[in-house]
Amino acid sequence: MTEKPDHIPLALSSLGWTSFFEDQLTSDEDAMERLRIATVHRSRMSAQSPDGQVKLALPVGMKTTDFAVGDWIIAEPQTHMVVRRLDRHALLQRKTEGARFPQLIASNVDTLFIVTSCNDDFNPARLERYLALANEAGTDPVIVLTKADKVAETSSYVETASALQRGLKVVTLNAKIADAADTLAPWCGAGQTVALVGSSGVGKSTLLNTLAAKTGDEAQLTGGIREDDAKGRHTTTSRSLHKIKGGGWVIDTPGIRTLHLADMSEGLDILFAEITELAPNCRFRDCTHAHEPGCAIQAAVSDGRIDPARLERWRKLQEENNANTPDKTGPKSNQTPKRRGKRR
Ligand SMILES: Nc1nc2c(ncn2[C@@H]2O[C@H](COP(=O)(O)OP(=O)(O)OP(=O)(O)O)[C@@H](O)[C@H]2O)c(=O)[nH]1
Ligand SMILES: [Zn+2]
Repeated sequence: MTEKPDHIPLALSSLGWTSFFEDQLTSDEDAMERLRIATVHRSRMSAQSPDGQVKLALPVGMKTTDFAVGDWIIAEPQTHMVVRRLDRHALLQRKTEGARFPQLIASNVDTLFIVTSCNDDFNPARLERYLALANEAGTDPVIVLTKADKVAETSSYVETASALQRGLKVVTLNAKIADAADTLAPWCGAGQTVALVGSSGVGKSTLLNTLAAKTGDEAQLTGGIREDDAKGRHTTTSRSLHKIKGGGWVIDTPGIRTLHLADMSEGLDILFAEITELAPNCRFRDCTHAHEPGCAIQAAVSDGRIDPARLERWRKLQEENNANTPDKTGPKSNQTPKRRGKRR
């Protein structure tokens, strides 16, 4: 039996490879290529290797829909034929209306930048949906408020956003200037992976270009350019993995119109911790927190510890999630082992 290396080469660790992945390899697989999925299309995929991008070959029976940008795989050297996908430490996924399987947004993401702007896009109820998504995936959320240069003061936005979840980090920036990369640097170091989500037009592509320091032909088209596009094409249509200048990796995602909640119970519990942690103090175990005597949550609303608007939003999201979440008994092929709390 060959000994596994006890250190990870720098080129791999700066791509995000950690002992979490290395430990999944059998000794037979030691000679295989370790690659990270960079793009996923209907019939083809590419991956990032320490030496650059490679086109992947898929064996018969393997479908691209089983892979997410950010996944780690092992492949045959030379041919780049995929052998298998390694377990993910985090998976961002969502159910779309009518679809049988969840849509995979991105995997092995350390930090989710939830992007919104200091204008009409700013909407606490929408941000809560994204927070539930991040929490459920096991990814740390950061609220990124763009277009800070367009408003006289940002403090009211920051205050509202910060109150949405305990310990939530919130930053403000102008996505168009290089300073934005400095503001986000704490989450963008070598080996770190971030993903950008948010509505269309909030500045995700702009931020991506700033983080990756892309200009000219390399740059992602942004809304400013889209406005001239007579065909009305959507700016960002696919997702891919991009190198952050002097740091880790960023995955952009198309603008999400509506994020429906399904399979996000744990994500909601974390998001609304100040409410859910009171429930065990209610007199009745099956308290609905609506009208029962001895309800700890209603008591907290009465004495001002819980915002009634927030309780209402929690109720709505819970109902939506329950309605969209089938019984827990069915098979769940894309499930990630749940790891709560800090990973490193
Ligand atoms: N002043 C200012 N303008 C910004 C900022 N961020 C983005 N913009 C502008 O807002 C418009 C939309 O930005 P995009 O980067 O295309 O938005 P997006 O989120 O990528 O949109 P989709 O690709 O449709 O999902 C562009 O005209 C940007 O130049 C900012 O922080 N300040
Ligand atoms: Zn109660």
